[in-house]
Amino acid sequence: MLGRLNHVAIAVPDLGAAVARYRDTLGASVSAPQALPEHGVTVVFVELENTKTELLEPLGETSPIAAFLERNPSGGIHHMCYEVDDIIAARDRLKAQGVRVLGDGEPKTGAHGNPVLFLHPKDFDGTLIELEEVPAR
Ligand SMILES: CC[C@H](C(=O)O)C(=O)SCCNC(=O)CCNC(=O)[C@H](O)C(C)(C)COP(=O)(O)OP(=O)(O)OC[C@H]1O[C@@H](n2cnc3c(N)ncnc32)[C@H](O)[C@@H]1OP(=O)(O)O
Ligand SMILES: [Co+2]
Repeated sequence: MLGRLNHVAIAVPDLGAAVARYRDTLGASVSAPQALPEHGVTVVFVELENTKTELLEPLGETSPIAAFLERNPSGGIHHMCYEVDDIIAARDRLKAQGVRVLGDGEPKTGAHGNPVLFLHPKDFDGTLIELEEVPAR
């Protein structure tokens, strides 16, 4: 069911400072910040040869990463995103096995313009999982 690792996301308290570390200290290629009000985050992608790192900063009063940053004030790894070729088939298969699909269970449009869903961290070894439907390359 799983395809490539699309990204590893890191929640950060200060996106500008994190961007400077990746761009200037590590010499990485970093995208422009993208505000995603529907998701309550501002994101930046660090482009790597084989995958991406997603840097997340809270946006708005009800950001889903606010509680995470309260527990981890310096930031930390927040989720892994795996690619799937059919997100509805993946969701239905997981739900049938008792996995908790977060939100209302319907995919939203993620930062890459593709449908995404999140799976409860307690169902996957303490790791929040994002599934992203990526068209066949
Ligand atoms: C889609 C745009 C972009 C993209 O890539 O395209 C993004 O990735 S946006 C990313 C931000 N969006 C989300 O994270 C949406 C899904 N997340 C959620 O619905 C919540 O964050 C949720 C339910 C995972 C956690 O909610 P909350 O922080 O309010 O915590 P709870 O008290 O409900 O937590 C219960 C339990 O889980 C542990 N927890 C919480 N977050 C994580 C995490 N990221 N990784 C591992 N574990 C996590 C938390 O510590 C609690 O544990 P407990 O032992 O009960 O104390
Ligand atoms: Co993500």
